[in-house]
Amino acid sequence: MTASDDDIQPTEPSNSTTPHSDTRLVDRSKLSKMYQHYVEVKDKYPHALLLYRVGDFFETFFQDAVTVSRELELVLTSKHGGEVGRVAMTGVPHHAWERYTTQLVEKGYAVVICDQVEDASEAVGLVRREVTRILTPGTLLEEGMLKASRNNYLAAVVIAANHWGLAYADISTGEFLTTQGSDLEHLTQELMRLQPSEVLFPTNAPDLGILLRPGETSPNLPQCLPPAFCYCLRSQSSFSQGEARSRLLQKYKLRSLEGLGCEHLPLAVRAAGGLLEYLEDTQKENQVPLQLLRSYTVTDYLIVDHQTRRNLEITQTVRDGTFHGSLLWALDRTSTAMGGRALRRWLLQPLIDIKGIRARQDTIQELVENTALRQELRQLLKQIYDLERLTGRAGSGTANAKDLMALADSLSRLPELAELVVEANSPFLKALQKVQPVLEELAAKIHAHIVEAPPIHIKEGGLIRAGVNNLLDESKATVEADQQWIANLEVDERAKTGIPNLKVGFNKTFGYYISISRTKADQVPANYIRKQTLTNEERYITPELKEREARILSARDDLNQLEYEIFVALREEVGAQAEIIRNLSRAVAAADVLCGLAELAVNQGYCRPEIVPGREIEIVEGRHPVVEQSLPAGFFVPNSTQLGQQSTVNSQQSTVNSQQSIVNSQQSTVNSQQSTVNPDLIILTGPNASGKSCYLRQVGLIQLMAQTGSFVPARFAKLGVCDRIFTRVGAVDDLATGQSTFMVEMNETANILNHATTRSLVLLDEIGRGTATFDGLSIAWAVAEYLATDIKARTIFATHYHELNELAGMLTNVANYQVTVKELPDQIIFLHQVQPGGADKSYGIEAGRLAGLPAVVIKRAKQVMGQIEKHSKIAIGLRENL
Ligand SMILES: Nc1ncnc2c1ncn2[C@@H]1O[C@H](COP(=O)(O)OP(=O)(O)OP(=O)(O)O)[C@@H](O)[C@H]1O
Repeated sequence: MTASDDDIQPTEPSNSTTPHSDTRLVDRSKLSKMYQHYVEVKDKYPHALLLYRVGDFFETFFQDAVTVSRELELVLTSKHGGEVGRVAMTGVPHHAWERYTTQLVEKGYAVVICDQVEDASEAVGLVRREVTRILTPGTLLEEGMLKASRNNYLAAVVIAANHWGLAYADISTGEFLTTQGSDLEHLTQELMRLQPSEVLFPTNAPDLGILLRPGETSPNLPQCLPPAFCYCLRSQSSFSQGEARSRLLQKYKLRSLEGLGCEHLPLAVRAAGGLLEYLEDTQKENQVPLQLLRSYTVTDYLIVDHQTRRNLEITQTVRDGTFHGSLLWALDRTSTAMGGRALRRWLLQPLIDIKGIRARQDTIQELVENTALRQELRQLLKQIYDLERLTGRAGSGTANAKDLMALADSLSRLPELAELVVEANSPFLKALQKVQPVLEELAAKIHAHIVEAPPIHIKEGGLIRAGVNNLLDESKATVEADQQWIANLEVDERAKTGIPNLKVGFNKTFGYYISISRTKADQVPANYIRKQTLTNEERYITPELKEREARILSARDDLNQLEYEIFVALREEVGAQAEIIRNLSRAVAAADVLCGLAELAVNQGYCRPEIVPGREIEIVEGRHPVVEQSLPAGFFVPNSTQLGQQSTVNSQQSTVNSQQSIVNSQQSTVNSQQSTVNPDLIILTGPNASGKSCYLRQVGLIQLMAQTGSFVPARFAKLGVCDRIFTRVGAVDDLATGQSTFMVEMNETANILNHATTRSLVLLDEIGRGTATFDGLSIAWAVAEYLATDIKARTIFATHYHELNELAGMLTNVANYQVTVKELPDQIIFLHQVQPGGADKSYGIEAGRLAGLPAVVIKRAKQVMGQIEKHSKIAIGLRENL
């Protein structure tokens, strides 16, 4: 909805000088004709801002004027609206409507464009105006309004008790998917992954059509829908099973939804049908070409919850939310916008299907090994524009001639691409080997029809080449002849009249005229008709000149119309091939991603990880992909990781073992070093800033990259496929929900313990720090123990609680590792090396001393520490109680 409806209290103007600012309260019979029409249109779109074309401006009136002026910081003024008096008004120049509309849509408003659809000069009475475009955050097509590097998703959600359906589409690229599930937490996570610009939600609330802007709440929205998005409340009928199903069948001309994989997914069907209905409702003019609907299952992919995505800094950094410093930043070597978007999608939705992962790896490997192919491919890809979106604009009738030329240029590169990969063996390159002849023909046709550098406007002529249409050529020849006659007129008339400075000119008001300086006015021939007198010149017309002019102007209008029709027909031909073009675009995007990853692998020295069905995580000399790129070459210290027992040790055995095992932490360290099986849980200790967090994230990122199909920053890696990656990193107050640091930490930990499985990777950084030391330590201990024995998830647990090192003495699948430092008399050197064993010192007191805490405080702290250590043999105590 527009805030306009809610924010502005409906009050009649207190006196005649206060402009009217509410269409609901104004006496419509006293409005002048144009305003009456405005109000009629506004009634149809009460929840959108209406931009109404008046001459060279798009104007908004009444409540919309107030909202637009506030949101865009434009002057709120008023206009005479008829007998009612003045009406609130704000306007923007018509040529800048996209810029202003973008800002409004970004702020979560829907905008309706009501344009003039006839030439004002030809209009009899009121100029005819029609709604030509409805823009909502999730239905943008305009190039300037979209970010090239990311998809713009419109989502639709259906919830039935604990079950849900979710459909989403990017109408600019045609992608259209649907799914359903039975855990509402998965729905929240899917929405967080997609970051949709707009979410449709069916309700029987009275204010249907309302668009809730990010952060606006409504009792009609269930808790599982994150408040960060725009929600559009829709009627339930279009989301009903019957209506949704028949809409889908009709759209795809099918008899059953079996082929789309959703015949037996009623909630997925309802969501997809509701989404389609919304598009039909809002995109009347522009028939959006959507690809075939695809069904998927959330659990078919590696589940990375929002928290983990944030902590691992996949698309933006935690600290300042920037792209620079994120994983995507470090990995993106794509050459096309389509490839950039695909890489983002892949990183946000890694695979669990080993075959799928290996297919991507095979392609990267081929490109790593074949340098010439890789380089040439990258060069060629750089010449391919955003085919997905260009096709979308062609199909929806919003493309201009430049768009079609860009599309044709790109399509004509495809045969070269096919030629280049003709001998390739890997699946993603083979997909480029065949270009359907229809695409080559289409490119050739566009090139043959449209001039080399066409103008942006498509209704003002100058688009179509000679030789395309006989009528066009003939009319052009006539116009040119007439123009030539006018061009010659100056020379001829000068000769005839003997007036050397006689000129032929043109202006919008009078058309063509003959200009003569006033001093020569007495030499003007009798057939000249005086039209205008200026300070120094007189302007004349002649009947012949006016006749030619009329011919030129009317022929030019016809010509422009004919050119426009030829262009539109051509655009429709492109739209008709949308599906073929987009299928190939998807293949180009995938090849681009893999080519970029191959380039990265070569430049950064990545290895191909061996992906196995087991649980092992074996990384030799792994590096953090982002930190490594931020440091000078050779500065990053690689570290290895071994996790995930391969032996058949079951929990009973491990408990028995733990009872027999040696108790103190030093001995247990020795124990874990001698062990041949990999631990499930690593307790990682080390001083502040030694590199614990970095190591933790490094393992998570390597696993995630591997399941994306990428090579990884390591000398060697053998990785079992994970079902989920969990992280609990840092401690930040969640001010937005009013939760304390500790509660946030506990919520996240609870989520992990409730959802992790033996195939999950759990990365915990500091648990229990937000409360009293002993409470914190006790919780940390119990959590670690539970993960190691009950869940047996592969876990790295970074902590400053050295007491946790004792766990390794109790449980055989726990090992201690530490990040080492070198202690010099008055400084600590960070070696950043992860080695077996538990750190027995935090250097916290050391750090305090270096920071200048008074000597007595340091001394006393050491005494306290000594006392605490005496009482910290937790393992002994626990065992005695058993
Ligand atoms: N393996 C490494 N090689 C080189 N530099 C590293 C390495 N690991 C970490 N660093 C550097 O050390 C800094 C501190 O690392 P990190 O934040 O991981 O420490 P920490 O042990 O988690 O600290 P704290 O306990 O205070 O959270 C990083 O910003 C990074 O620049």
